Amino acid sequence: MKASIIGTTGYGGVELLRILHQHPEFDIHSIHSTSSEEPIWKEYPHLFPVMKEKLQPIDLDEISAKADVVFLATPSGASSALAEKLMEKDIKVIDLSGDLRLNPDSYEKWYKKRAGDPSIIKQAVYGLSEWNENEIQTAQLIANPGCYPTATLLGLGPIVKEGLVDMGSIIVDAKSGVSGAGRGLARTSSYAEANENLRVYKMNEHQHIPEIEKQLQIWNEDTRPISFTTHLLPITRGIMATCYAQLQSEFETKNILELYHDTYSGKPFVHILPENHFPAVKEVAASNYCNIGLHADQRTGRITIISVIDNLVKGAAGQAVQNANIMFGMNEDTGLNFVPIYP
Ligand SMILES: NC(=O)C1=CN([C@@H]2O[C@H](COP(=O)(O)OP(=O)(O)OC[C@H]3O[C@@H](n4cnc5c(N)ncnc54)[C@H](OP(=O)(O)O)[C@@H]3O)[C@@H](O)[C@H]2O)C=CC1
Ligand SMILES: CC(=O)N[C@@H](CCC(=O)OP(=O)(O)O)C(=O)O
Repeated sequence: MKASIIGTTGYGGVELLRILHQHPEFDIHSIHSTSSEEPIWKEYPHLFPVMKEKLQPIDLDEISAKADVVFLATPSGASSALAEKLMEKDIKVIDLSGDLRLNPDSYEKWYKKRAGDPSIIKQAVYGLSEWNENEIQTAQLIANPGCYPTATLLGLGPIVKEGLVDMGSIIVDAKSGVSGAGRGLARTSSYAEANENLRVYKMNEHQHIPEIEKQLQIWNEDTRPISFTTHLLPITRGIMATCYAQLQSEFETKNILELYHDTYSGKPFVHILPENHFPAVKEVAASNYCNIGLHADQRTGRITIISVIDNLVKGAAGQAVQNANIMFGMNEDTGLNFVPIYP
């Protein structure tokens, strides 16, 4: 199967290269850039031993004539127009950006950008692999979930769907490493400002809030607005979403753990940790894992759920390849069965 990547020089793009390079079924057919026609290793010297291919301009006719699937690792605002043209060509497309995840009004409100063609947005299937497998199997266009929503929704899904918590009480305290902001230069993610620091950003206006609420609403019609606060961590990769909610009645941790085990049984990448064990971001680094630990506090009646992922893998390129596997009828873990790197 032939895969093309647009936005290859970004962090999502280079992670797609790493994963697809060792994938047994997908070949990297072509790699595309708006800014370079150099060999990719000049942008990323660690690829010199394995990749001599040159970056190519984005010619959608040529790409769609040869590729079976196109990954858009492009910024929000750029993806929807590319997806629209590729959909005319009857090709499978997986978009890593936020362009296709929300309805147009919500997108314009939260992203402060013009939305793409509503009919294309409507066709996009939300690629939360563990929850939407049936729709993904038959999809032509995938809106790959955001990094924070992936960690948060995998963590909250079982209790929200089962109606175990007061839907007006959900609070998510989320933290990301700096690679989540992409490769471009920004003062807040520069070494001197991010290192040995911890800061809140986009207070109550983060663009992933409506994406999370949209999926919670699908699971539970009593969904109310959530409190969601993002922090920039001085690490390269990793997201931790710490989710709090008020339980509707008295539940013991072990019963809720059983629910999580049942929900994610047969799902190779979601790991529910034993009672009194809580995940750390390094335990999923460079893997497609989402590790979850939780505790029901008998004193407050609240549950705390900790969910960690690697933002570039399960939060972006890894989940995108997992979705491609599902779309092409392969096992979802094909080419993704690598363990985390540690330390
Ligand atoms: N970083 C992360 O952890 C995650 C990122 N995402 C999303 O994935 C996408 C890629 O993110 P990331 O790789 O981090 O971002 P980067 O900024 O690192 O890379 C994006 C790449 O897109 C290309 N690009 C820029 N403008 C345009 C344009 N107008 N048309 C086509 N291509 C363009 C650039 O490559 P070139 O100059 O070669 O064209 C650039 O290198 C984004 O939408 C992001 O929001 C989603 C989940 C997690
Ligand atoms: C650390 C950091 O800055 N992370 C970015 C993640 C952005 C992203 O992934 O953008 P989409 O909206 O296209 O999903 C942020 O919080 O905005």
